[in-house]
Amino acid sequence: MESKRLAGEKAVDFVEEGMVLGLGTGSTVYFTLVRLAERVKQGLNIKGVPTSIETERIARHLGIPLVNSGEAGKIDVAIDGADAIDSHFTLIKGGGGALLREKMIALAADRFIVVADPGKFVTDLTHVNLPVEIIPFARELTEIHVKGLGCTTRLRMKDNKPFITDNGNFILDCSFSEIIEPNDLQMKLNRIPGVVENGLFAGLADQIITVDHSGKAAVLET
Ligand SMILES: O=C[C@H](O)[C@H](O)[C@H](O)COP(=O)(O)O
Repeated sequence: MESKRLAGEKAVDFVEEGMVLGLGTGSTVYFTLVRLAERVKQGLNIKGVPTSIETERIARHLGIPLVNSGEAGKIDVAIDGADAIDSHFTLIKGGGGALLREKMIALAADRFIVVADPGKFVTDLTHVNLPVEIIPFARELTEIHVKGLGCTTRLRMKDNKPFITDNGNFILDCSFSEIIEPNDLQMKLNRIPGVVENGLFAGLADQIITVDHSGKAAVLET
């Protein structure tokens, strides 16, 4: 938890007066939101675009001014967490189910900063399941096509019912035995009718903020 706090808080050093920020989702970004709210109380003028209903709720509670993407016009910096990061700084996201809005905001932002504790760094992306958001209609058909790309799939459940995303969709957690070309895999996944988006974020991260061996926040430029 201490690593998440250090990484999450450090991201706020890169926030400047007047910026529009993409506000990611999860337990690491939570610390970004808390620090950001302190700076807002001290007079910093920023606006946030939340990537999930949960982040919207927390940000409102903390008093961070929010806008939607239309009102924002542009997003200067998006700050978000990750479930896995490989040596090419390709990410897997969506452990909390927020991958679709997160990817839209990361792509729209001029700069994408990832905050992650050291446990998120993996030698191989297959160590983590890849979340894929699919529409509920005929989900068995979608699942057959997704499996055809070389994975096993599990429909994400919550309280004995399918987990429903903020967009009213399901999540398939996919276990691949190899992910050699993430960009190729994302394209193939997103071409399947019924797939809305996948949790692979390749070539998107500009900076990764983590914690080094001495326990201090470290900023990696990608
Ligand atoms: O859907 C959730 C997001 O992709 C999160 O950013 C990701 O799961 C990392 O979350 P945490 O910071 O809680 O490990």
